[in-house]
Amino acid sequence: MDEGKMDENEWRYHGEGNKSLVVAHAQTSEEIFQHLQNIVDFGKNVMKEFLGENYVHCGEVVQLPLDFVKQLCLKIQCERPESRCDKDLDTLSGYALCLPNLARLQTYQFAERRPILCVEIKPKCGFIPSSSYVTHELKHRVCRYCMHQHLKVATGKWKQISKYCPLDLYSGNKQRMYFALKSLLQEAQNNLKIFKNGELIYGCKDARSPMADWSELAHHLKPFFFPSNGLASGPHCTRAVIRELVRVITRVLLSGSDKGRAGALRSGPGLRGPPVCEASPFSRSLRCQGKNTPERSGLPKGCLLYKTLQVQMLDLLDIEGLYPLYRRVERYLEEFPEERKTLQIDGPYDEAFYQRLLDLSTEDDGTVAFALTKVQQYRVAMTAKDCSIMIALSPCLQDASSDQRPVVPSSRSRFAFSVSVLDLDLKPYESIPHQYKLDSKIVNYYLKTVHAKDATVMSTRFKESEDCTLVLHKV
Ligand SMILES: O=P(O)(O)O[C@@H]1[C@@H](OP(=O)(O)O)[C@H](OP(=O)(O)O)[C@H](O)[C@H](OP(=O)(O)O)[C@H]1OP(=O)(O)O
Ligand SMILES: Nc1ncnc2c1ncn2[C@@H]1O[C@H](COP(=O)(O)OP(=O)(O)OP(=O)(O)O)[C@@H](O)[C@H]1O
Repeated sequence: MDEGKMDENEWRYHGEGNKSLVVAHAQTSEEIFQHLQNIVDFGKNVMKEFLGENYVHCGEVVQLPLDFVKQLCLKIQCERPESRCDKDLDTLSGYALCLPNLARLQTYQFAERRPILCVEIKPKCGFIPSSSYVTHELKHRVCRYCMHQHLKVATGKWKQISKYCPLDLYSGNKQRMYFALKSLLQEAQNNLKIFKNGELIYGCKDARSPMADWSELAHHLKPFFFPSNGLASGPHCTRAVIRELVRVITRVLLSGSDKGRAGALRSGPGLRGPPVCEASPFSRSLRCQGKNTPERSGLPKGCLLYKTLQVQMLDLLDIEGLYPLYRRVERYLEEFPEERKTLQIDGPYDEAFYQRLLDLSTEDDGTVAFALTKVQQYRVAMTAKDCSIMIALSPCLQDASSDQRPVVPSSRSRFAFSVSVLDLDLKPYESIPHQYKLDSKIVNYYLKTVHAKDATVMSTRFKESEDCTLVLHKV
């Protein structure tokens, strides 16, 4: 074992079974500080560049008294969801990341006295890979989210399949976006949360305690959307309030002129996958009605969804094309472990790191440099596929027209709003083998269950139509 880890003060009790006593090595304070500083630098030097100044809040590393951290951990322990309690909080280093509260308006510096609504969406991956390294043709037709749903339900992560498909949300087509948002409201999973004045009023705190009562949600939202009229309660009112919410969120998601350099990532038409996912109930119903597939992405270029999608598309080769390149880097590091630092695997995430991400070439010249660039791009893309968007809305006074804050109208009120991204820490290099295995597990499960079933239905239908044609010929 590493000599540097032979200090008993850096080890602590972890747990025990019948035969084993488990102790764990704590990272040194210095390592934790560096890890947190890397998160801040990655936000500043990479994500702010790609997504734009106003959407990204990097925060700062702060040092806290250990007593305060310990007391805080004790205080909040009972509120933590059971499923997350296997993770210990770091009470040893004294370092923490201090971020603004993104459930509040980020455009207004003064303490907000007005009520605030915040909608958090984790949109996930919004495109279908077109990479020629993909081995299952199905991956060119059905998106990862929709396939993954089946595995998640089978393993008990969620109770039922969601109708949400990220491609609908990222389509820029209002009808598809409404459908996506309504589907999130029906089955929020970990993709949607709604907070009122910082308190969770809708969405899952824990997989085991989903909250999904639309009439209760409408009760919370009514004063925001119908402030002065006595709209009757009941299903009609609930529908009206939900409709307003969905419209406002769609408008906010399509808004924005914030500059960012995601344009530098625009991929050629050949690299784009199909605009719809075959598993989305929206596109299925269009197909049943014999309608054409909807238009390709109409997202305005300034909006956060567009920029996030561009960053996600840094995953040019798909995990199937990327994994052999990861292995190439691994082999190199096995031979020259000291090079890990030069290759900037664990940072620093500086301007030079950012610049290398802009090289979108897919011509493999067999070098470690090429493999490394693709690996780093993949990590950044994965981060963008797992981040969340926070939309904070606060009702405007009817006469508050003079200030410059962005405002979104609903039919009976107006809201000042801000949009931010969270969870922007770069995915670790070490997670790539896991991604590779998970990808094949997701696809194989889908092929084995859903796709096989669909194929049976299709072939039955095909036989029926053949029989039908034969009968017609006879006549
Ligand atoms: O792999 P996925 O798509 O399931 O994403 C994981 C998320 O699951 P989801 O599909 O959103 O329910 C997963 O979400 P939960 O913690 O399950 O809510 C994490 O965000 C995970 O990231 P990390 O490993 O904690 O950094 C995510 O892992 P990464 O793949 O982003 O590393
Ligand atoms: N700056 C913030 N302001 C307000 N809420 C926040 C902020 N940061 C995080 N949260 C809340 O805490 C939740 C968890 O945060 P975050 O997603 O960053 O954690 P994580 O461990 O990286 O999660 P994941 O499992 O998705 O990787 C978010 O979904 C959000 O509701």
